[in-house]
Amino acid sequence: MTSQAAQGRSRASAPATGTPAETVLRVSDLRMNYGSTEVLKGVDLTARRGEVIALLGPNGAGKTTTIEILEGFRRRSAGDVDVLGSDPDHGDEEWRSRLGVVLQSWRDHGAWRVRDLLHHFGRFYAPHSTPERVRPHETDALLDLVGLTEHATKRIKTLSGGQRRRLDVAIGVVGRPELLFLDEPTAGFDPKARRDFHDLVFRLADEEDTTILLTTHDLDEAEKLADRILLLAGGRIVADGSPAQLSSLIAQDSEVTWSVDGQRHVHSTDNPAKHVAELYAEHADAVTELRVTRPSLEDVYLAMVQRYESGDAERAAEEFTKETR
Ligand SMILES: Nc1ncnc2c1ncn2[C@@H]1O[C@H](COP(=O)(O)OP(=O)(O)OP(=O)(O)O)[C@@H](O)[C@H]1O
Repeated sequence: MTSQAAQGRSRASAPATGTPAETVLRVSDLRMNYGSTEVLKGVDLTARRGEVIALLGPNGAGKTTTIEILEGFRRRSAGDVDVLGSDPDHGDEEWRSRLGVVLQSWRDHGAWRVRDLLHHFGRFYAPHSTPERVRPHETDALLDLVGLTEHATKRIKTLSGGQRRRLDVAIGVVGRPELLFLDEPTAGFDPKARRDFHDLVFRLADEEDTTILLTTHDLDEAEKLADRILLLAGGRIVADGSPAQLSSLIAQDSEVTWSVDGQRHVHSTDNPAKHVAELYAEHADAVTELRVTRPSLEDVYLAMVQRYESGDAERAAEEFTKETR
């Protein structure tokens, strides 16, 4: 069977009725200072129910800070934040039960056994169970979902880094969250674990309508998983759009490579379809090894970060907003 992660993301983020999905996260002019250092200088973002959003940005851009503020783990310096209808600074236990959190590092509970810990955390959610959202996940089913069944009785301190990360993810989703925050969830994952994780994200978003905000430095992962990508640089969101919209941000040609009579050729063009048609008109079946390469998300990301670093982030953000309106 081919996994959904292998095929990439194809679902629509809006419900089939065409009605825009409910906004579950709204941030306006969010600011954060650590002492005299201004890390967030006016972040605006929204997320709708069932949407998967990837928050990208260079090291130190403020991604973890942003996520911790939204989770209610860190108090902001200024700005308006609404998460599932509440201000995270005043979120109560019922509100917290609707969130799932996977932090960047979680190194407690080493003496606990995997199944016991998951069961223990799951119990917190039981009083918040509803007919629509039965809480928590059944422990063994969840262990299976994250690929930890064979490690269920091991002590946590004996797990490998990737296995611990799988457990972190399981702990984050055990309460069937409506909104899930994942801070670099796949750091340390092998390719199989990464593929399984991508399938889990698709399942949560598509079948349970979970809204997911994740940070990652893996641009292929962001492109594959996210409905929308936000790029945080210089304390602001300098780009916000679908992977395809972001690609249109930088005017970069596609590259066509092909061979004729064993001779390899490369040509850069803004109209690869026309070039390919001309090639076939001229050489017909003699054209082999044809490939068209479009600018990748990595190219877009690096170009945007470079604009920011050259002091041009605000213009880049304004241009982007104009183009995607
Ligand atoms: N508790 C703190 N006290 C002081 N400065 C902090 C604190 N936490 C983070 N910072 C600083 O704030 C900035 C943003 O950090 P943050 O961890 O939010 O960035 P990030 O985008 O998540 O980075 P990375 O990609 O490296 O994980 C960094 O310069 C960091 O040194």
